[in-house]
Amino acid sequence: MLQLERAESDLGGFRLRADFSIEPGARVAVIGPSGSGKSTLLGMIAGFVPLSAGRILWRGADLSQLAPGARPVSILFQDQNLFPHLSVGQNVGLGLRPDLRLNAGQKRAVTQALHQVGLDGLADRRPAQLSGGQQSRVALARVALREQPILLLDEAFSALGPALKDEMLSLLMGIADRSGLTVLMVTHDPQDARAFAAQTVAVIDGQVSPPQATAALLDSPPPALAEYLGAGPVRR
Ligand SMILES: Nc1ncnc2c1ncn2[C@@H]1O[C@H](COP(=O)(O)OP(=O)(O)OP(=O)(O)O)[C@@H](O)[C@H]1O
Repeated sequence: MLQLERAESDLGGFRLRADFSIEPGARVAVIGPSGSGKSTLLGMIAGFVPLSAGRILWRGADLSQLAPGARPVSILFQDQNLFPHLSVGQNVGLGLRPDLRLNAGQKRAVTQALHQVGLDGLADRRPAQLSGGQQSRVALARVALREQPILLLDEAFSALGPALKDEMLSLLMGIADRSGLTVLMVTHDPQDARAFAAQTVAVIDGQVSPPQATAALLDSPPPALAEYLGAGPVRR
């Protein structure tokens, strides 16, 4: 279970409050207006945003004081976090060892992860020599390799066209299901939430509501969320 116990962050003028739990293996969408605190919520869980109060627990262990690298978390951002000067294989290998001193078994694991996302034979290319969709697959391969139980997605594929985005999300959710990952996915597109997350948390003005059934929440949203959703999905 991932538990946020009265967790708060204070970012000089902006305060985020979250008090909810998520079952292991659940997929939860995070929706809400721009600036409401969705990325801050993921940052709290990943450890980039310090807590000013409360605790975050995973399977009963308190993560709150752990550095980001010591948390059982992988995070994917929109820019895919690829390093342009490293090869595709090295970019994936970073998921295992930041110093890239991989042993033979780890090198095999990189090859296997690239195979899993359909990038066989491209390990020696640079990211710039790949299409946008292929670059996304490199980031997915790194997540698959890390095998951390919590996966956070911050509009990870929103720069891709709708069809490619759906393909990437399907591939990612397949990986997440096979590994039993607990997924939190920030999205501005309610269709992503409906398609990929049984539950959704709404973030409004720094207040995170507990997870609710996605269809029920989106079919009859509270007024502040209805106002945001009324504009339709924002593609950026
Ligand atoms: N390091 C920081 N210091 C001070 N304020 C910050 C910092 N980071 C974010 N904020 C503020 O916190 C609020 C929430 O930002 P956050 O990025 O979490 O929103 P969001 O819901 O993810 O927005 P978007 O949908 O536009 O990405 C915003 O008002 C933002 O300006």
